[in-house]
Amino acid sequence: MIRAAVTFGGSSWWGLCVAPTPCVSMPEGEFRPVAGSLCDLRTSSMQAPSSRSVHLSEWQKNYFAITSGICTSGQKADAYRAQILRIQYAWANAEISQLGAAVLFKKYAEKYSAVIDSDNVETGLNNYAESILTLARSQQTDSDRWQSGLSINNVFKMSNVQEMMQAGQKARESLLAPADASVLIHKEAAVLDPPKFSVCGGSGDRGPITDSAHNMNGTQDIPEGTPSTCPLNAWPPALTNTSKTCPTSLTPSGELATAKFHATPLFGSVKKENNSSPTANIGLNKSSPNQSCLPSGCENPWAQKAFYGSGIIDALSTPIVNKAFSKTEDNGQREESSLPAFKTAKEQLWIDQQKKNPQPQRVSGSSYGGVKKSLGASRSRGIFGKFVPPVPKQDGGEQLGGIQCKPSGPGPAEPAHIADERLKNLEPKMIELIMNEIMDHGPPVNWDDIAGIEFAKATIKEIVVWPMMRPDIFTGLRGPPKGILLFGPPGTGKTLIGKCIASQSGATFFSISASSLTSKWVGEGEKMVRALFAVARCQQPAVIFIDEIDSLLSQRADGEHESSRRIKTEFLVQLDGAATCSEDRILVVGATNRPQEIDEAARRRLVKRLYIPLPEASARRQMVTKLMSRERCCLSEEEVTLVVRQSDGFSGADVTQLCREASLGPIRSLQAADIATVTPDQVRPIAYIDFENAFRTVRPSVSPKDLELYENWNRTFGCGR
Ligand SMILES: Nc1ncnc2c1ncn2[C@@H]1O[C@H](COP(=O)(O)OP(=O)(O)OP(=O)(O)O)[C@@H](O)[C@H]1O
Ligand SMILES: [Mg+2]
Repeated sequence: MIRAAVTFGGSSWWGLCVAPTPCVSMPEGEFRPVAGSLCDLRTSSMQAPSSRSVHLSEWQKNYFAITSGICTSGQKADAYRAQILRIQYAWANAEISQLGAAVLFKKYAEKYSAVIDSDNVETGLNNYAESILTLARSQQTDSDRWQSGLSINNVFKMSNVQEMMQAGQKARESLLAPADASVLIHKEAAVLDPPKFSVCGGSGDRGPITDSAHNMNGTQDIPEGTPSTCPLNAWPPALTNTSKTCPTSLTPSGELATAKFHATPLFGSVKKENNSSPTANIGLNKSSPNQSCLPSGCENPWAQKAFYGSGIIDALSTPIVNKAFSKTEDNGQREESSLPAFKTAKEQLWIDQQKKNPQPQRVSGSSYGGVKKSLGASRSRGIFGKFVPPVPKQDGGEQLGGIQCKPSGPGPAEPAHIADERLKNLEPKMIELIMNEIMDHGPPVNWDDIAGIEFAKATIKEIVVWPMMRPDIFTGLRGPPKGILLFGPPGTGKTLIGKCIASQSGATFFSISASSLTSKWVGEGEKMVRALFAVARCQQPAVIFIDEIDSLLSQRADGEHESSRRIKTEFLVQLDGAATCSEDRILVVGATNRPQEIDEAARRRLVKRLYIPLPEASARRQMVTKLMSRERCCLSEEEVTLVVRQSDGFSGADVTQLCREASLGPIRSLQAADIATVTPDQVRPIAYIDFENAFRTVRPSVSPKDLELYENWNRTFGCGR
């Protein structure tokens, strides 16, 4: 155990002799050291003046601080460092011999480094990079010989450098020639990226360098004014030097390999090098080649502090770098292994973890080990998993739990929590159904795809599409109606118009069959209606298209089922809400071929009631021409006119069916045996005879009696002319 604290000259320093070094207790609080101890060195190398007393109390204090459990690693390191300084001081004042100083220095340097290099969380400091830096800064203030931790050794830890070193090594091995890795590096870099700056050296087995920027000594010339960075053993560099050659390592043959380091300062001016110079760009940041990987100001503690504080050190000292570096060391290819390999606590932790659980390396865009937070990107979409917006997302729309919430009204997007509020009382299952099944995902439909019905199309454009496009113009009395009813015979294009509204208005389109509301969700129909309108409010502008709306809004009767009545009531309530709230841009479009069955209350709310009649001759011609244009057809104009005339009373769906039937004529004229072998070119074109045959099987689906009914209802309730 140590037993001595000795005062040399005017200043006192204390020494710790660790067991088993014995010390002899002296009278009056003094300790007499015995051979092998600090005291022994003291007494053997120099005669301690009797006047110099041992300050027992100080020693006790320090000794207790170090040996007691309450002393932190940092305090221990401080104590050891103070000890080292005292040894230096004593030797400088010739109070102890050089030999004694060397022995003591070695002993306390080992203790000191044992503390700061230890990976043990409790006994070491290496887990606390910040503490190390603090110590390093303290050291700097105590000694001018303080050196930045960011030396050439660290430069070689950088991933870019390592990659290129390894590339050079591989190429060197494959060529079986003693090529210089740095030369290969230069070549690679010259191909990959226009070189701006160079950091080279450290190679102990340099081959001949023919580049003009390299001299015959294997060193790279550095433009004047370029600051240099040297390894520890070359410290202190002459800071005023414009070019410095720093010894880095010994070659296998024992020659001293030298390299000049050209580092552009991260802090301060950035010096550009002539691009013609064959130098390698192995800077820290490839995207910013004007910046070097080495801060030339690393000799400056403040710059170093800024450098470490900037987080760049994390990027520099990735575990991948260290791994590659140690591999190189293992191969004995690089002499840098003789230099102390600094590892940050993160690196050490990563290495330890890799040892325990080897995992494939993942290079993160930021510092390794950090968990990249994504705002719900990795989260399961849950009930909203299948949702795909049917219309292009509008600017300002917000994603809300899988529901795309559009801004309501011309103002900015509504906050997400408001939309949340709207949906919070709804059953997720219903929202999912609405998003997946009711929201229309069909192909877009143009106005030109709808033949005829010019008045209905013009009216719809006026009251639906334009107000959706320009809500700022269609305000007040010009405000669009909230409900439209398309009525007419079956197959006249009512659903087609609904799809066209969806495509052309840019609104979210919800298409639901009223019969499915009443039959599919028995007992839950009104909840479904509520959910439908709530989701639509989140998706404004929205069009709710309700086909067969008569089955939903049929007139109330005594024998009516309770659930049907509730659905109807809920729908009327929602429709009223949409109608009264001028901010909401929700349009309900109902379609029916039984308008007479619609409840009068609902009829009133569907203010614009448009008759979609059977197609006129011109519309039928348009349909036939368009459908036949996609097929091989040899119909003359006269024959088309005949077809149009014969198809009077046909609905649009009937005309389509007629054309389908006629198109099968050429196939039917083939022999059954030929079907398997005939090529498409050998099938004859569609002729008028095929239409004649088709007329025998395709009949109009709308009877004149039904037509009269529609005409009457249109005259009574319709909005057409
Ligand atoms: N005006 C039209 N222009 C072009 N094609 C039409 C037209 N009307 C009907 N069709 C054709 O008929 C098919 C059926 O039309 P749609 O479903 O729109 O009729 P509908 O009026 O909704 O019938 P229902 O009242 O029975 O629901 C369409 O897919 C289309 O091929
Ligand atoms: Mg329809």
